[in-house]
Amino acid sequence: MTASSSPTVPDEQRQLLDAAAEFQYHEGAMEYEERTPGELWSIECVNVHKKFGRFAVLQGLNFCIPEGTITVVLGPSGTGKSVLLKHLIGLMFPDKGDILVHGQSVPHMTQPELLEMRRRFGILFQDGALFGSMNVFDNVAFPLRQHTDKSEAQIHATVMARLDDVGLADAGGRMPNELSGGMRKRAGFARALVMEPQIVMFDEPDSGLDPVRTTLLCELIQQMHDLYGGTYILITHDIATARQIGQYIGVLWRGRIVQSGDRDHMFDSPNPFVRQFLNRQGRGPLGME
Ligand SMILES: Nc1ncnc2c1ncn2[C@@H]1O[C@H](COP(=O)(O)OP(=O)(O)OP(=O)(O)O)[C@@H](O)[C@H]1O
Repeated sequence: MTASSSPTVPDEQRQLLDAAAEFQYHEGAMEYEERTPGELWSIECVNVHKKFGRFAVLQGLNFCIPEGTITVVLGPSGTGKSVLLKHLIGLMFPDKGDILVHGQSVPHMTQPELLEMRRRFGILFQDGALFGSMNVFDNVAFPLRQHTDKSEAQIHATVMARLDDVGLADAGGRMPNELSGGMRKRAGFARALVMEPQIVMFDEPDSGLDPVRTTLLCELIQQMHDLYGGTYILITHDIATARQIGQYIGVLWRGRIVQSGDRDHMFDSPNPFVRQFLNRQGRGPLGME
C-alpha cells in the first residue's frame, strides 16, 4: 500500500510521506560512484524482495556497499535490518532480486560456495554469541580450529594478538558468564576478526550498552578498521553510532533503502524521512505506526 492510499494517516503526514517516497533514492550513492570511479562495490543488493507469509519485509531494496569503508545501515525498529543482514551472508534468500558479494550472486551459490563465501565474513552478533561452555580464548580460537590447519602454537599467537587488540589480553581464561556485556562484545569482535575477514558485519553492536561504552566500542571498531582495513557493515538504530563511525550510510525504511550516501551527504539530506530520522525530530513522515 502506498503512503497516499492509507486512510489512517493525517493529511500533513501523508504529504510528507509522499515527498519522501518520490525522493531520488540513490542520489547520494550515484554521487559517490561519480567521485570514486573504478571503486568496487563490496556488496550489491538489487531489487531484493522478501516476504514472511503475507508480510513483505524487503520490498524492492537496492543498496550498494562500498569496498573498504565503514557502512552503517540505519532504520527504525522492525524495518528489516537483521533480515537484510542475513541475506548478505546467505542465511536467508530473497523471493525476488539478487545479492552480489564481490560480484558473485549469493542466491545462486552452491552450498560449498556459500561456505567459502561466509569465510570471508566476520560477524559480531548482538550479545557476542559466545559459546557458554568455552572460555574466551577457546571461543576466539574456535574458527581457527574449525577452518584452518594451523598448529596450536600458531593459534595461540593469533588468538592472543586479537585479544590484545580488543583489550582482553588478560581475560582469555574467563568464561563468558564472568564478562560484562561490553567485554562479551569485545570477545565476539576478536572472534570475528580472527580469520582475517574481508567483510565484518556488526548486528546492533550498541545494543545493551550505555552511551559511554557504545562510544568506546565505536572507537575500537574504528581502530580495528584503520589497522586491518576491509569492509565493515554495522546495523543499528543509534544515530550517534552512525555519526561517530559511519563513512557511508544507508537508511532503511518500509522495506527499501530510502537513501544512501556518505555521512555528510546523509546528515544534510533533503529527504523528509531521512532528515526526520537522523535529526530525531518528532514531526515528519515517521509516526508511531
Ligand atoms: N524468520 C522470520 N519469520 C517471520 N518473520 C520474521 C522473520 N525474521 C524477521 N521477521 C519479521 O521481519 C520484520 C523485520 O525484522 P528485523 O529483525 O529484520 O527488524 P530490525 O530492523 O532488525 O529490528 P530491530 O531494530 O528492532 O532489531 C519483523 O517484523 C520481524 O518480526
